[in-house]
Order: sequence, then C-alpha cells, then structure tokens
Amino acid sequence: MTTKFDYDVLYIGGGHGSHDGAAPLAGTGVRVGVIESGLMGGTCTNRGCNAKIALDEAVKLTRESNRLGDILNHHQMTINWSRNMAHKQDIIDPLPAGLEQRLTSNGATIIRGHARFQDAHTVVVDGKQTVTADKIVIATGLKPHRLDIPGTDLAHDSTDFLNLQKLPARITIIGSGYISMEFATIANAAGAKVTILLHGDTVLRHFYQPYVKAVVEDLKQRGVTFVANANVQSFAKTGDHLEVAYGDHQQLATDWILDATGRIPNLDDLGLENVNVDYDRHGIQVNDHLQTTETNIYASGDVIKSTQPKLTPAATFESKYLMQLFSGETTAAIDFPVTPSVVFTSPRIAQAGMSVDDGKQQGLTISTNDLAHYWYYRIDKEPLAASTQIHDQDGHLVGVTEISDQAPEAINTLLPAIEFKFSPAQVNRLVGLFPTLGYAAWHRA
Ligand SMILES: Cc1cc2nc3c(=O)[nH]c(=O)nc-3n(C[C@H](O)[C@H](O)[C@H](O)COP(=O)(O)OP(=O)(O)OC[C@H]3O[C@@H](n4cnc5c(N)ncnc54)[C@H](O)[C@@H]3O)c2cc1C
Ligand SMILES: NC(=O)c1ccc[n+]([C@@H]2O[C@H](COP(=O)([O-])OP(=O)(O)OC[C@H]3O[C@@H](n4cnc5c(N)ncnc54)[C@H](O)[C@@H]3O)[C@@H](O)[C@H]2O)c1
Repeated sequence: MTTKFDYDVLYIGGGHGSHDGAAPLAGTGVRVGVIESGLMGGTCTNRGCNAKIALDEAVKLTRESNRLGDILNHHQMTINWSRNMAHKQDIIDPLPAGLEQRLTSNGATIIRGHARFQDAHTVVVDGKQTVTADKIVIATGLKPHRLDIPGTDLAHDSTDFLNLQKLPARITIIGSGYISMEFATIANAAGAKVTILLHGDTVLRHFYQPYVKAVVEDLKQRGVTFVANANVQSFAKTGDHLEVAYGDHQQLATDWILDATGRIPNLDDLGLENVNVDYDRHGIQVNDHLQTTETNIYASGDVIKSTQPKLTPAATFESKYLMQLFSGETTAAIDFPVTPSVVFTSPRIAQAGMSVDDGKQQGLTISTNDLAHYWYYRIDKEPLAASTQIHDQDGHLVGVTEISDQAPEAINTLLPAIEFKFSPAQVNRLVGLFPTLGYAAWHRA
C-alpha cells in the first residue's frame, strides 16, 4: 500500500469489529492504526457478554444446586451481590491490556481518543491529533437507545446494571429483548423484585415462542412480573423512590429503572457530514465487501446496517473478512455463515439456521424432543429442556432450537451439520464421546 498516509488501514473503534482482524492484518506487515476512545475490547469485553456471563455463573450454580436439592448437604445457596460483582471485575479487568498487547505485538499502533472525520482519508483525534490513512474502517458499534419521555435521565442502561455495587430491592425494566430477559434473570436470582414493562405483548421476538413462553412462565413463578402493552409515559422521583407512570394512569413504585429498549448506531460526533458515507438510524450502509459509499471507507461489526445479528461472533467474522480483503488474501464478497444466537436466561434458549416458523411454512419436517425426561438431562434434574429440529426433504438438518441450561453447547455442537450440510450418512459416521452433551445433541441431527 501507499506511504502517502500515516497508516494503510485505520480502524475507528477497538471492539471485536476491529481488533480480531486488525491484529493479524498488522502481522502481515500492513501499517495498522486503531483509535479507541474507551477501553480496548469495546462493549462485549468490558460491558457486555463477558461481564454478563461472569455474573450469570452464580445464577446457574444456584439454580442447579437448588434443583439437586437433598443430594447436597447445603443446597439452598444464595448470591452475594457485591462479591459476585467483584468476581466479574476480576475477570474483565485484565482483558483490555491483553488485547492491546496482541495488537501492538503484531505491529499495530493504538491511538487513544475520539475520532472524527475531517475528510475521506483524515480523522482528527480529540480535536487535536490529525491521522491519515489509505483505508478507514468504522467499527464504532451501538449505544443504548433511551426513551424520549419525561424523567428519562432517571433510568439507567446495561452498563450501569453491570456495575451496580448494591442490588436495588425493586428493579423495573422497560423492554423485553435480550438485555431485559438476561438481566431480569440475574436480578431475580439475586433477590430483587423485578417488573418488566413490555412495549407490546411479545418477549424475545426473534426466538421460538413456545420456548420463550416457558422461560417467561418460569420467571413469573420465581416472582418476576410481566406487564404487556405497558405504554410507559414518564419516570419521576418521589421521596426516596422512583415512580413509573404507565398504561391508563397507572403508577409503579420502584428503586431502579433499566431502559432496555434496544441499541442504536453509535455515530456520535463522527464527522460523517465530511465524507460521502450513507447511513440512517439503522446504521452504515455497506456493499457485499463491507465498503461504504465512500470507496476507501469500510464498516465492520454492530454499526453496519444489516440483517445480520448484532453479536460478537458476527463482528469478529466481519473484521476477519476485512483482514483477508486488505491483505490480498481474497477479493470475493463476504459470505456470511450460519450465525447462531442464544439468550442467557435460565434455562437458556439457543438457535441456529432456519426458524421453526419458516420450516413449517416451507412444509419441512419438524420434530421436537422432550429432553427433560431424557436420562442425560435428568442427571441435573432440568425441568425445562426441549429441542426442535427442522430437516429438509433429503434429511439434512437445516435449523434447530433448544431450551435448556446446556442449549448453547448443544447448538454449537450441531452448527457444522447445518453450515456444511452434512448428509444423514455423514452424521451417522460421527462416533462421539459418551456420555456427553455433544453425543446427545448429535443424536438429534
Ligand atoms: C449488555 C450486553 C450483552 C451482550 N451479550 C452478548 C452475548 O452474550 N453474546 C454476543 O455475541 N453478543 C453480545 N452482545 C453484543 C456484543 O457486545 C456486540 O455485538 C459486539 O460488542 C460488537 O462489536 P463492535 O466492535 O461492532 O462494537 P463495540 O464492541 O461496541 O465497539 C465499538 C468501540 O468503538 C469505540 N468508539 C465509538 N466511537 C468512537 C470514536 N468516534 N472514536 C474512537 N472510538 C470510538 C467504542 O468506545 C467501542 O469501544 C451484548 C451487548 C450488550 C450491550
Ligand atoms: N445473548 C446475547 O447475544 C445478547 C445479550 C444482550 C444483548 N445482545 C445484543 O444487544 C442488542 C440490544 O439488546 P436489547 O435487549 O437492548 O435490544 P432488543 O432489540 O433485544 O430488545 C429491545 C426491547 O425494547 C422494546 N422496545 C423498543 N422500543 C420500546 C419503547 N418505545 N417502549 C418500550 N419498549 C420498547 C422492544 O419491544 C424489545 O422488547 C441485541 O439486539 C443483541 O444484538 C445480545
């Protein structure tokens, strides 16, 4: 590439949409810069997946120990919130430094500060440092959507929840998507009284609804309240607590409000008016090479306007694709693989490939296994465990969804069968380890 610029490739943002590709790209000798205004690793590493799953481990353990009941001598475990938070912090604190080390040891330069486009090849960092590059990748991710209602500043976002040093007695969550359901699970298990105010009447709309209903019923039995069509109107502070006005003149007294109404593209003060990059409220428009309408500017990860799920593995796949494109390893368009998704409720719901509803519409074979009564799942007494598979006319597995504590591992196991279209004969040749979850999962492929 040219030496006319400071860098061959400059990334704005240091999340999975950039560093997974930027580090190996720098290792090929390409001059790489990464500008990050916060912590290296972005949302997933510092205030998303990793923090959440670290907090959730204790939830999983208490659930399992309570189920195993009188097999254990001290089975009524409870969660110590502050120690759980400290455990989470211990896990995530060292991560940014490790990612920085991976970048710099491959030869990349890290530039700290907020990047703003001056023109198609120039960004200004924190209003003072000018950095130029041949190619620039926008990987600025998403930020929380905030309700535009009176008192909205009294509500908190997912980052605030993941840093709560004391668990509030009453938590009200607005929205019923991923963050709402995962955080409701954690807060409820730790002893908070949780109320979820829904926009409509659907929870986790992208997941198989019979399994979602089972999780909702379970949470209700554990004391979580769901209010459908809540029509939240305002938040106010009254004395020592908060009031949520919703519905038809209804009021809900609470101690803490989580606005979990979705995430929107993070394009704050990026200077996009200075470049020819098309975007709207759903994100940055790219072609099948992740190239924006300004041909030397690309985008990667959550900030892209696309129907791909906004998940870490998808961002990683895109950043690795750009690495191959920029290093000359490929000129082909990006070819997205099957991307599974999971909601870390307790039990979890995971899925990959075609949805059950699409399978039904196409007249494919749908089969459901009741796993709760299968001996392997009875070992830890899982009361809610089932899986549904979709097979095409030739017996290929084309989609699967599972509800169980082990659902993510089961779906990961089956992923190659869907992605590489294993024939029934090929599946039969897979002799796995027994007794294991993976073996049990393959028997459903
Ligand atoms: C609470 C929560 C839980 C999640 N759990 C999961 C999960 O379990 N599994 C999963 O797969 N996904 C999960 N996700 C989604 C996952 O975090 C994202 O898909 C992933 O982080 C996207 O990576 P990214 O690089 O596109 O964006 P980000 O990780 O958001 O990184 C963008 C980076 O850009 C930086 N930045 C922004 N603007 C500028 C600027 N102008 N100049 C310099 N730097 C800038 C930001 O500081 C940030 O570090 C979760 C998300 C949240 C919020
Ligand atoms: N396990 C995971 O992989 C995981 C976990 C957490 C977050 N994430 C990622 O983060 C993204 C954001 O999560 P999220 O839960 O904020 O978004 P989401 O899109 O999953 O859910 C948003 C919820 O807010 C509701 N809503 C929207 N507008 C509203 C309004 N005006 N009033 C009331 N409710 C309203 C929606 O009906 C929906 O229930 C996810 O889409 C996903 O990409 C992934």
